[in-house]
Amino acid sequence: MSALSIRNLWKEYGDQIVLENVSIEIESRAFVALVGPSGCGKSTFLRLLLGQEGQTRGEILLDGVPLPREPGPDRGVVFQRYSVFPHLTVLGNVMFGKELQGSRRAARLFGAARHTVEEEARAMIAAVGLSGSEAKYPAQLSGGMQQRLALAQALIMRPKVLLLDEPFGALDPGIRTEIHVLMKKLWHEAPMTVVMVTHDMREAFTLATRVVAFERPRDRPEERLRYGATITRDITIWPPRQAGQASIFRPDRDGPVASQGQ
Ligand SMILES: Nc1ncnc2c1ncn2[C@@H]1O[C@H](COP(=O)(O)OP(=O)(O)OP(=O)(O)O)[C@@H](O)[C@H]1O
Repeated sequence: MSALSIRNLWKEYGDQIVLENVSIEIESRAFVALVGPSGCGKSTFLRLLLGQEGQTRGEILLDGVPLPREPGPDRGVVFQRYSVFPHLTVLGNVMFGKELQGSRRAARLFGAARHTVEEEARAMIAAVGLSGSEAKYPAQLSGGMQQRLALAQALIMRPKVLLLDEPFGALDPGIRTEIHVLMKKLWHEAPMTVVMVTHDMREAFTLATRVVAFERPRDRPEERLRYGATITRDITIWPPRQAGQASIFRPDRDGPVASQGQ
């Protein structure tokens, strides 16, 4: 399970109210796209889900349990840039989280444990289409490949929730389309809930099961500090998309791989 309950969430920075009374129930395995004007608090909301920052008021529950106010392996994250470690190879990047988990002090594994993690990492690298690049460093990869690597690095930890902050925003349109197909395949296959911030409505409607809009209902300059953004639209995609299931309405080109006969 990986259901999120966000109840009466507020976030303030000093005198500035950024998020105001946000409540939303996100069902397990949903893919939620967050859209809204620049500066309305979408990334702040994601940081609260990640546990990187604490809310001022309200609660966030994952499967009914309050989220710890620190990042943990149950939440993965991919940013637009700089999600991967530049000084580690592709293989090193994908193994790192597991190494840290297995050996907190040295961040290195040995013997059979290392072998198992390496096998798992190689499979994950293949799953995101990066086979053959295991020994390369991020600077030797294209932007699209770096984002594939960032996805592999997050997914090897088997997060219940994957948080994406404009992960494909810097990619060229052709590469973006390719990575959308990959993203949807990964979402179909991994038992996770996805929350993605995007500025691209087309991307939102291509990938998501729900498109949620954040907005400041009152946005006159003198009101900006005193009132925050909240959810103003919540659109369920039709025909419905369900993780792990092909669309019953029409062939979905981005549906589960098995349904495409591949
Ligand atoms: N650490 C911080 N300290 C003070 N104010 C902050 C902090 N982080 C964000 N803010 C403010 O919170 C507001 C929301 O910022 P946020 O980055 O969450 O918006 P956003 O919707 O993600 O914007 P964009 O779409 O441009 O990325 C902004 O006014 C920003 O200046």
